[in-house]
Amino acid sequence: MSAAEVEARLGDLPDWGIDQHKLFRHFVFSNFVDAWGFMSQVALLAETMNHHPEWSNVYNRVEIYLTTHDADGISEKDFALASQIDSLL
Ligand SMILES: C[C@H](O)[C@H](O)[C@H]1CNC2=NC(N)=NC(=O)C2=N1
Repeated sequence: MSAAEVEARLGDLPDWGIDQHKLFRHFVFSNFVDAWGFMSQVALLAETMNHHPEWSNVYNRVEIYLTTHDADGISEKDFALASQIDSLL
């Protein structure tokens, strides 16, 4: 996906940006239980879509990076997963 395509698609996902050439969003929850509950839902989604996040969690914070190794960059799959993740909130 070209940089111009990525920019255009980002218009549909206002809470996501690009960091380290990956689709990135940072989430803050009330506590660890809420953060972990969210991550559990994302994990099931990722398995269903066979597309998996690079992510980290510190207490109530979750950082998610999406990229497609097979495409060596951001692909439609990353946007599809990001949009499904947004719909969990
Ligand atoms: C073999 C398997 O289909 C691949 O490794 C899939 C699985 N999940 C993946 N997830 C992500 N984010 N990028 C990939 O390229 C990818 N590839």
